Amino acid sequence: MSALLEVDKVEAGYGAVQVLWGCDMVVNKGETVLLLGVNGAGKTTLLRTLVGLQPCRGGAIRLAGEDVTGLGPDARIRRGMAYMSELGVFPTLSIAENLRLGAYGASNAEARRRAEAMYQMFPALAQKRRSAAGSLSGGQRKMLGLAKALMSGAEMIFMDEPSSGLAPVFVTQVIETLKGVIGGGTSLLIAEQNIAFLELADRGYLMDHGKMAVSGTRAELESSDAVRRAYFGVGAEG
Ligand SMILES: Nc1ncnc2c1ncn2[C@@H]1O[C@H](COP(=O)(O)OP(=O)(O)OP(=O)(O)O)[C@@H](O)[C@H]1O
Repeated sequence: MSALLEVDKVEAGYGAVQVLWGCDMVVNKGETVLLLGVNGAGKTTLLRTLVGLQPCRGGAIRLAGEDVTGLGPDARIRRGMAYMSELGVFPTLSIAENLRLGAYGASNAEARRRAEAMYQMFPALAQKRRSAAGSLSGGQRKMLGLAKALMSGAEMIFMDEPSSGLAPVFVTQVIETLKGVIGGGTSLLIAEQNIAFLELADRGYLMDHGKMAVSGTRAELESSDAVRRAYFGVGAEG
């Protein structure tokens, strides 16, 4: 497998406060990687640093072998990164309009082709394509955010807490939707507090106080004492 994203000893913070302490990470082409960590571990800060929304104070970030550490978010997006945050959907615009905005840079014909592919993948959005995004349920709104990120044709998609604010039934819906995206060639880095997302991942990292505490395959994370302690309050003895 070849590396698409390489994160090498990345440091970042806010003012005098350092949040990331030498984070290393790799996402291979077509791989789904889960970034686990409790509230405040530094997941959002890492994702924002990777897409260029937060300055990188040390270390390096490479995309497909190219050093992008000094590039702004616009240049990183042009090189194939997309960031799905909670605020990525415009509630007053229709679903079709939101999708069109996701395909910036593409011709109208190409954007229509991609939108049709999205409606096939997300039938719930197809039924409501003319409705305002604000009329969607929480789970459907996350699907629209994901579809919008996929509309960009990005190779590397960063998702910040797709489960946040959702009732458990919608979390299940988002996980099922993501299963339909995985395997299509896109690389996904999903930052989550919810360990249920581990079932989607090829590999994962556990972040703790701005450092990578554990990294490994899904099976290795599932049997990791550090993950059990962070998530279930038990160690090997528990
Ligand atoms: N704008 C900011 N200014 C100062 N400190 C911040 C800022 N944003 C985040 N932090 C601090 O950085 C640390 C990491 O926060 P971050 O949001 O990256 O963690 P997280 O793992 O994504 O948590 P959450 O799940 O709550 O989003 C926390 O201690 C937080 O208080």
